[in-house]
Amino acid sequence: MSSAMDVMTHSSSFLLPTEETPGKRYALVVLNQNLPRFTPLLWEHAKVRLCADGGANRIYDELPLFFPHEDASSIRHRYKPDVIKGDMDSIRPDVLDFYLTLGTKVIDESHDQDTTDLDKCILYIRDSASNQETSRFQILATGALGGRFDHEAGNLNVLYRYPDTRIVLLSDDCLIQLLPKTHLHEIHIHSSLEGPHCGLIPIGTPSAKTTTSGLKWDLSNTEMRFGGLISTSNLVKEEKITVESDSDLLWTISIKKTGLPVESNTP
Ligand SMILES: Nc1ncnc2c1ncn2[C@@H]1O[C@H](COP(=O)(O)OP(=O)(O)OP(=O)(O)O)[C@@H](O)[C@H]1O
Ligand SMILES: Cc1ncc(C[n+]2csc(CCO)c2C)c(N)n1
Repeated sequence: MSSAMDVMTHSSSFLLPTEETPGKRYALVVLNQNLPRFTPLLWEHAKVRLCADGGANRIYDELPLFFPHEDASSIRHRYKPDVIKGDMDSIRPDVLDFYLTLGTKVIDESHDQDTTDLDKCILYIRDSASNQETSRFQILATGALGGRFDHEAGNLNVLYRYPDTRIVLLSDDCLIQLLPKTHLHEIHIHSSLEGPHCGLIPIGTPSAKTTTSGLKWDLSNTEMRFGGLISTSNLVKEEKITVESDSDLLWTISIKKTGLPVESNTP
């Protein structure tokens, strides 16, 4: 690998019950899809919590279901979003009233029909952080995958619109993030939580040369493009994966059904 480029490290430690690196905080954006089972854990460790429009309905309706032995109303009071932002065509009036009464900041951008609600939330987070914070700060978006393909494509597009912001798209099954071509990438695998299935996908532009280590099917100055080879159904072989490419790539890895903490869901 060349020596001029900086190394960017990646880790899914946010899925661990106690964060290994307490200094690294993140913002959570809840989208309008079924909440992944680890949502309460992410919520508890997040520095700021946003709902993208109809994402607020999910918090209101589905979070109490994670705590069947507790009173739904007390769960709704405990899990109060800091901000609800979007074009407000999906949030229910009763849900909006509930969170307005609790003091949630509501930002109605119904005049903007050219950007998605996730875009609007990313801009809020970027605008409220300093430049230095933005490059270090992670944004986790739940419910970003599985569901309507136009929404999924819009969510992937957000990764490309803000390549200098570390955004992770999450579902119950997998996560996706962008590996910008400006860096060498070191991905630290928590094998109790994630893998072994993974992929490297040149969705924005073809890659003439990608080189990896730590995968079952490593690439060695290999070309990847849609219509030719892309790396799907690959397998993680080592605890550390390295990636270097002349194109921005999507990295995706499966999230394990077992091994994720459920302790935080019990009172
Ligand atoms: N089925 C889905 N798959 C993936 N992401 C979704 C899905 N539904 C919603 N989202 C995400 O959640 C955000 C908020 O959803 P919401 O339903 O409020 O959007 P919307 O703008 O009202 O959608 P539309 O008017 O196109 O139905 C979206 O911007 C998108 O990022
Ligand atoms: C070319 C083009 N295609 C679709 C839309 C519609 N659109 C895109 S984002 C958005 C907001 C969703 O909350 C809406 C309605 C547009 N404006 N321009």
